Amino acid sequence: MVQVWNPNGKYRVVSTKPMPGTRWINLLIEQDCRVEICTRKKTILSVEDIIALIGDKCDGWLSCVYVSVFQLTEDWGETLFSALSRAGGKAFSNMAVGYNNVDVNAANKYGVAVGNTPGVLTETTAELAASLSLSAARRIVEADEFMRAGLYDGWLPNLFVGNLLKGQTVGVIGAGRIGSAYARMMVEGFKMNLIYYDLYQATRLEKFVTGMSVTYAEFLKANGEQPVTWKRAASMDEVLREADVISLHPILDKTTYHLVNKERLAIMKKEAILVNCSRGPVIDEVALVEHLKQNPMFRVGLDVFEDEPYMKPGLADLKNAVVVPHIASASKWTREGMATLAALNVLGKIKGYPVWSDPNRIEPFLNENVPPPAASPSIVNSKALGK
Ligand SMILES: NC(=O)c1ccc[n+]([C@@H]2O[C@H](COP(=O)([O-])OP(=O)(O)OC[C@H]3O[C@@H](n4cnc5c(N)ncnc54)[C@H](O)[C@@H]3O)[C@@H](O)[C@H]2O)c1
Ligand SMILES: O=C(O)[C@H](O)CO
Repeated sequence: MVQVWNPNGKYRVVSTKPMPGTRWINLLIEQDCRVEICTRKKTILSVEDIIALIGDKCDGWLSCVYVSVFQLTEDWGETLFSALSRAGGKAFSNMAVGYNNVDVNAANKYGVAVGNTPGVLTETTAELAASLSLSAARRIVEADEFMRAGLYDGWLPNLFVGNLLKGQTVGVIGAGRIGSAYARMMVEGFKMNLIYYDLYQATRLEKFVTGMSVTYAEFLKANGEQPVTWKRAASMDEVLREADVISLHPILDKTTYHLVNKERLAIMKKEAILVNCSRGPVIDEVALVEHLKQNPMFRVGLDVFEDEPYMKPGLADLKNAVVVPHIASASKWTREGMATLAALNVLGKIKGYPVWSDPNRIEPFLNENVPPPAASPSIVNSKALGK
C-alpha cells in the first residue's frame, strides 16, 4: 500500500498518489528525503485515510490529488492541517495550479506552506480547451460514435453539420495564464476575433493580439481576408451575448461559483459553444443540462464537473455535450513537470530555501540537464507566512 524510496532518508515526504516520472523522486532522494508513495487503488482518499498516511512524523506532505471543494474528501482544512502540523509537517503541495480544495487560512494558522504548480500546465490545458472547442463545433464525438455503430452508409449533405470557427468570435472569461494561451491559439490558429472578460487587464494578451492584428492584418488584407479584431469587455454578459465560442478559465472562488447560471445561459447565442476547463462549480450544471435539452444546437465541451467525479443527471445522455474526465493538464511533459514542481515546493521548505520570485516563470525548474534553483517554485501563502 505504501512504496518507500530511500528508507533511511532524514526527511519524510509522503505522496498520496504515484506521480508521473522519476525526476521528482530522485530530486527528493538526492536531498536526503525518504519518499513514501501511497499506492492504494482508491482514487479519492478520505480525511481518515490521509491522517493514517501522515502518521506521526512528516516533514513534507505532497498531495497529488486534486478534489473539488464540493467533495468532502481530500478537502485540506483544519483537520488535516492540524494533523500534519502535529506530525511536524511544514509543507503541503497540491499537484495542481488550482487550490480551491485547500483552506489556506487553516494552513496559515498551523504555519504550513501551501504549494501549487502554475505555468507548467498552461499550454497543455489551453490545448485541451481548444480540442473541446473543435470537438463540440464539429461534433467529433457524435460522428465517431456513429461510425463505430456501423451507421455510416454514404456521404450526405446534412450529416453532422457543425459550426465554422474562422471569422467567428471567441470569448474568454478569466484571461489569466491559461485563458490567454487559449485566446492566442484560437486567434492565431482559426483567425477568430477575440472578446475577453477578466477583473484585470490582460496586458500581455492585448499586446500580443494587437501586435498580431497589426502585422497580420496587412497580410490578411493582401490575401483578401478580414483582419482579426479584439476587445476587452466591460462585463461578462457582454462576452456571453457576443461570442460564438466561450471558454471559462477563472479560478474557483465565491465570486465565480455558478458564474454561468440559468439567466446567463439564456443570454448566450442559441448555437453557441461553451467550454469549461476551469472548475465544475463555475457552471450551474443542473441549469446547463436543462439548457442543453431545450437548445439542441447549443453545445458544450466539459473537462470538469460540479460534483466530480459525478455528472448531474441527464448530462451523459445529451449528444450536444462532449465530456472528458478532468484531463486538461494530462500531457506527459506537463504531468512530469507538475510532479517536479510539487516535490520542489515541499523540498524548498524542508531545506529552508526562499520562494521563487515569479511563479509565472518556472522554466529553470524544468530543465532536466541542470540542478533546479534552490527555491520553492510556488508557495501561495508565502506572504502570510512572512516568507
Ligand atoms: N481542468 C484542469 O485540469 C485544469 C488545469 C489547470 C488549471 N485549471 C483551473 O484553471 C484555473 C486558472 O488557472 P491559471 O493558471 O490560468 O490561473 P490564473 O490565476 O493565471 O488565471 C485566472 C484568472 O481568472 C481571473 N478571475 C478571477 N476571478 C474572476 C472573476 N470573478 N471573473 C473573471 N475573471 C476572474 C483572474 O483575474 C485571473 O486572470 C485554475 O485555478 C484551475 O482551477 C484546471
Ligand atoms: O488545477 C489544476 O492544475 C488541475 O485541476 C489539474 O491539472
